[in-house]
Amino acid sequence: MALRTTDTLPDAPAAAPTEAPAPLVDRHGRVHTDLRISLTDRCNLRCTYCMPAEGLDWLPRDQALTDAELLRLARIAVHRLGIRTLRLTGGEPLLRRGLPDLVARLAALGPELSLTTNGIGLARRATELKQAGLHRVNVSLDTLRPERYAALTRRDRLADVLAGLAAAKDAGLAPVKVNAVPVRGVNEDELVDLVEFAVDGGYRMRFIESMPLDAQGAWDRAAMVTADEILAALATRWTLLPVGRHDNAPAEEWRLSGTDHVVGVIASVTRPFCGGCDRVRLTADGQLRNCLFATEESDLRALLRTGADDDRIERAWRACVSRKGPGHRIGDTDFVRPDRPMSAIGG
Ligand SMILES: Nc1nc2c(ncn2[C@@H]2O[C@H](COP(=O)(O)OP(=O)(O)OP(=O)(O)O)[C@@H](O)[C@H]2O)c(=O)[nH]1
Ligand SMILES: C[S@@+](CC[C@H](N)C(=O)[O-])C[C@H]1O[C@@H](n2cnc3c(N)ncnc32)[C@H](O)[C@@H]1O
Ligand code: SF4
Ligand code: SF4
Repeated sequence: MALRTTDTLPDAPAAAPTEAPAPLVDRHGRVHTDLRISLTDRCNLRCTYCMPAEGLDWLPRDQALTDAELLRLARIAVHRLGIRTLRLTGGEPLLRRGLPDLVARLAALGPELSLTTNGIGLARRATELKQAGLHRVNVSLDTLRPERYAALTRRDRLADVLAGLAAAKDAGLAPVKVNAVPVRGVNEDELVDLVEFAVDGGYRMRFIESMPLDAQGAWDRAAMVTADEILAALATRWTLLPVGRHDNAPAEEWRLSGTDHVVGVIASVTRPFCGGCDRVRLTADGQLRNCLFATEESDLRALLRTGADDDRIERAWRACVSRKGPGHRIGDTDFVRPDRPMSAIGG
């Protein structure tokens, strides 16, 4: 497989260790097995609950991790820290140049590998990504109405997303999940329609409570549609049978009675799931974050670029996770928003 010219570091020379790594554990006893990697902070949409119309000051290219740097950190995570699942996100991860090569080399490390995307451009890349070793995708889609989609994302691209979803399913990237953030007065009247769309298309629908992580700082709790409201809306059409939560996943699931279809709700605000958190995050510029809402980061890029060996990076990683707090404090009087918005953290 052709490598990018920037890939000068040996990225995966070490064989997988024969002994299981020591768990990546925090001071609350939570073991971390899931790494979310932001591939870029850039995006080709401008979702109103995420960023302003004019976009953001994107990271200069030289500050982003190269593929080789990213692969080295992923190898340390999988071989030395017990990470078992990798999720590629952003910004919009499909904008990362050379993505299929990167996916192939991450997949070769052996974790479950998934991608969260807005779906633009997925139609022409789904098969290639599947062949490279990607296991599954989650696609964001907040509305099925073209005009509403154009207003909400500030881009007229609904048809591309629908084509991307279909292509992902055809490519065997299973299960294909659909993520929607309901916002009061914007798309909250479409919850049943979205589930019906997912049932018809063979996708798995999930609804997400909006979080105070938009770049504009305009999040308004009153505009957030709560899990209770989401479930009440769906209950007008289906009987919902509780399934629970898989492992430590953010989504709590319900089965639609009389069907095999499952709907998920990610209720970060009204039903926080921090007690079982198994996640750690790497930003596109190589900062390790022990929480979505962390207010401090560990600079792994600096270690990479000053010649640190794997032992040193492993120690920094473990120290960062060990300092993790019990959970977010949304709603508390002392809640502090992180400096980075969701799109620059890797949602
Ligand atoms: N509060 C909180 N929200 C999260 C966390 N991880 C993901 N989310 C939110 O959940 C939503 C969906 O995330 P996805 O990228 O689809 O990932 P996921 O739900 O973990 O994916 P699956 O592995 O398919 O269950 C996004 O809005 C995320 O920001 C987390 O650790 N904490
Ligand atoms: C930040 S995006 C990055 C990946 C890709 N651009 C996408 O939209 O799927 C990841 C997820 O975060 C969600 N998201 C963005 N801003 C959010 C917010 N303020 N609150 C809750 N979820 C948010 C999006 O809907 C999406 O499902
Ligand atoms: S939610 Fe995803 S697609 Fe929408 S602006 Fe944010 S990063 Fe882009
Ligand atoms: S808010 Fe932080 S502690 Fe809570 S689930 Fe998300 S990443 Fe984990």
